[in-house]
Amino acid sequence: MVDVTSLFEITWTVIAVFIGLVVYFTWSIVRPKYAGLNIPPFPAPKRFLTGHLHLWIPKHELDVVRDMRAATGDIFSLDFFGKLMVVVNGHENVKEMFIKHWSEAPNRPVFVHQHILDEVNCGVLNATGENWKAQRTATISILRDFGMGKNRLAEKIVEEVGVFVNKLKSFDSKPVDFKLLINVSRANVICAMIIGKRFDHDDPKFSKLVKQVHTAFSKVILVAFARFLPFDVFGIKIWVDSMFDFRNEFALPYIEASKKNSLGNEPPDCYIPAYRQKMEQETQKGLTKYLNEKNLSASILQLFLGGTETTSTTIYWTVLYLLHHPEIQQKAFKEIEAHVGLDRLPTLAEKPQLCYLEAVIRESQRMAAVSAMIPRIATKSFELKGYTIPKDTTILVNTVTSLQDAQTWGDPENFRPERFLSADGNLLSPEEFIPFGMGKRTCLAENLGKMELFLFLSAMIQHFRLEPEDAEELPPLKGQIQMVHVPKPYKIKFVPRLQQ
Ligand code: HEM
Repeated sequence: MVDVTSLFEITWTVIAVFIGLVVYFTWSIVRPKYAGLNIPPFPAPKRFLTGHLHLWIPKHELDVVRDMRAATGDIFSLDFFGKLMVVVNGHENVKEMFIKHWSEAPNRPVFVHQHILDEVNCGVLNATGENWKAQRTATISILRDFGMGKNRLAEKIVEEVGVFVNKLKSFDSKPVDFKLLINVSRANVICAMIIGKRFDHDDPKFSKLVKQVHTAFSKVILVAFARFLPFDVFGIKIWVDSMFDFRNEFALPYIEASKKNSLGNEPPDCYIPAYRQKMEQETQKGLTKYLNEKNLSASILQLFLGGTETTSTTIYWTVLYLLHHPEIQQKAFKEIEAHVGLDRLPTLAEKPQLCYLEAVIRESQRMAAVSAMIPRIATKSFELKGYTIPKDTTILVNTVTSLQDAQTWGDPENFRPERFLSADGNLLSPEEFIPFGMGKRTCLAENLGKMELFLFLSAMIQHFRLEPEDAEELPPLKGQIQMVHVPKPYKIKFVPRLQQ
């Protein structure tokens, strides 16, 4: 006969051992590894397991960081499930992170989607060490050959701007949200650069691709958690699939197609053959193992992502500021009218004369802080302003504090383009103005980004009065942090100036 008492005891022993193991493994994962080190202070006590998660979730992230800085100081720590994150504020500290401590924290953290795509240490944005150097050198040299910041690429952009302006005209002054439209136009500029062709705005496959990439940007953080949940609660699995689609239906086919064309001695006219040419040259010289198809495919997606969303979000912000400041819009228009006229699109040749417009763009970049928080991961322990930053710490460098601290800007909350102009009307570039980052890992396409902002915005202001949907209730200037800092979606009327 079975001894009921011992069966009962065995069952409870097994359950107790199981619970003990679960607790042990959970604790070994979430146990703070920084105990006893002189890390920067916490802004508030942390909770068991979740640490400071409760402080982060309910509010606007930039407000949370601002309040924590006020309470704790420029450099503070946060704990998320035992993992340490350090937030660095204030321009001197930002500079120290990007310049002095460059070698201790040169890389961005690895996001889960890189594992899903099998793209850890792949492509110029995510690569590390020698691989990153090879990808960055190759990409900058290719962009330079295409005339980034010069006429060759500029002509393609002006062509795209023309299509964009006609699309805006077709809305007939009705209120529209133009975010997808500007994304498609911007994506076309990147396509011209990567594959040497543009797509029609009405091409359903291309619009879907751009929409997917845009959604990817807004959901990338959620991906980390939600892909493990049953069902597709946040639409994440669709997103993950769409990233695979991008690679399988866009990047890889164009790489394959490019292989059918002999590289010859002619200078290539777009990124894929240019990269392949460099690959071959380097292989022949036995120089590097880093230029390969895996890195090329990853870089294509990253240039598409990095190149589309940052620029179009900056344009979206600038238009929003101009809605709030019609007098500034009018002044920029008058400058364009005087130097370009109204019967042709502005070109790069006029950029040096349109200083006020340039100051408007800079002021928008300053206030919008599109790349608000730049992440890094410490590859070794180091000291920052007397604090220990342990190896593997995630560091958030808060560039908003460079762009908006009152000590530098006086009245940072006011939209005042004049702050970027000297008394004799020349453009100013204060050291703290770092919308493209700072140091060795700064934006590699800064010139292209600036060129696009100028060409798109000058054409929009030249052709249209930008008017709110409801003059009594302007869209809010408060943004939200996704992969970049974005305004809430809004609608606007593009009223053609030439009809007046
Ligand atoms: C207004 C437009 C743009 C802004 C504000 C912007 C901003 C930035 C910032 C802040 C960084 C990160 C710097 C860091 O981590 O320290 C970055 C990196 C990068 N950007 Fe841009 N960017 C813009 C346009 C573009 C365009 C048009 C492209 C591509 C065609 C591009 C491609 C990249 C790439 C590939 C990196 C990674 C560089 C590396 O890791 O070495 N960006 N950008």
